Amino acid sequence: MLFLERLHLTHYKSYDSEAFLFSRRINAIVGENGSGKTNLLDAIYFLSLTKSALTSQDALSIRHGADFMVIDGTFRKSDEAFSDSIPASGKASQITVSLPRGQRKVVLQDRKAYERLADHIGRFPVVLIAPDDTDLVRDGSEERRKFIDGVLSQQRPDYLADLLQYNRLLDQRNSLLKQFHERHYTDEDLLEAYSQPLVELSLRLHEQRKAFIASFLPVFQEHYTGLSEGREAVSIAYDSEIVPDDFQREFWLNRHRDVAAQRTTMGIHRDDYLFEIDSYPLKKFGSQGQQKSFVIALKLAQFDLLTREKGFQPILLLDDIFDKLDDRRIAMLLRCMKDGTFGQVFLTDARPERTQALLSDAGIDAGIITIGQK
Ligand SMILES: Nc1ncnc2c1ncn2[C@@H]1O[C@H](COP(=O)(O)OP(=O)(O)OP(=O)(O)O)[C@@H](O)[C@H]1O
Repeated sequence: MLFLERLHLTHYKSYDSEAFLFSRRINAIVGENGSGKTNLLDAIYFLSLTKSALTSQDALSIRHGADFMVIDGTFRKSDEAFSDSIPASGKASQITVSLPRGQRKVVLQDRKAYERLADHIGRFPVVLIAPDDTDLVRDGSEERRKFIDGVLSQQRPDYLADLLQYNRLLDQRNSLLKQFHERHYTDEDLLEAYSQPLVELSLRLHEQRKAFIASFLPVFQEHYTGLSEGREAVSIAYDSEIVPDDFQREFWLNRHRDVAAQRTTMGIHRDDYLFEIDSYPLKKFGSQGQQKSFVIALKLAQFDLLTREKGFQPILLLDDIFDKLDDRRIAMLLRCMKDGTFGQVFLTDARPERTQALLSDAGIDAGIITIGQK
């Protein structure tokens, strides 16, 4: 099992200096609107994935007027199954993320800095379910790529390493194309030297994405059916212009177009994942409720696959579920908390009485953390 035992926030978003001790099972974070409940979930997400779930700009997480922020927490991992009664044993790891304003963030494990932040990803996995967040469905392909890349990266360090290398090479090749365009001259040998590794990585990442969707799809569909009572058929199609046998040739033939466009116009950075409902695009034809169910099913499938891959459950962050979901879906999530399908859970709610009532009716003991009361 994996759980976050304690957390200390310094100058993190709305927090000045605050310490928390958590239950290894269910933690209910309650407090008024704007009191910092989501910020606390995001701090846990940050500690696990070295970035915020809400913004790609790290500096936005530093408290207004402060020069730095620190998130410091202790995860504990052991071979035991989840239980409230067993003593806390197993290996403790203290993770510290510090970010001075205007500088690079540093992540320490037991006070020793990681050489590469990527080495941290996947060691203390989390899954975040924010039912209102249907950007994944409504936004462009980048959001969907980010989601699938995030799932794969927590599962497989080799995938993340390839992806980071791909993004670096892509940036370098794009700068080169820009130079060629500006100078009206193309050094084909140099371009080839940048293109070859990019082609190889494209093919490798393409293969991994294809295999991943094949294994993810049935798990996702099962969750969607459970959430929707199975009235409609949903699917995810991996949409990539890469045809493995032809890709190397096509990529090379495409170089003149790349120089004209001043960027690489073919490759896995253009992939998309098509979300479909009864074979129609979910974005256009799915109701708000169907879109919400789709996103929750994606996250529950992510939770299942991570549990299988790691051999223990990721930490689950549930933002505002009682307010945003209907009774049936809430009951389903409470069942999973009660029967141990979920491990450690952090949930937020602005109404403490509702949280208490729902949890105690479901027979769930929870640690209640009240934010904004001194
Ligand atoms: N960098 C920052 N410095 C100071 N305050 C910040 C910073 N970033 C966000 N905040 C504050 O955090 C508060 C929002 O907190 P959060 O979203 O966690 O609230 P919440 O309790 O989840 O609210 P709700 O119930 O409405 O979802 C806002 O008041 C916002 O101004």
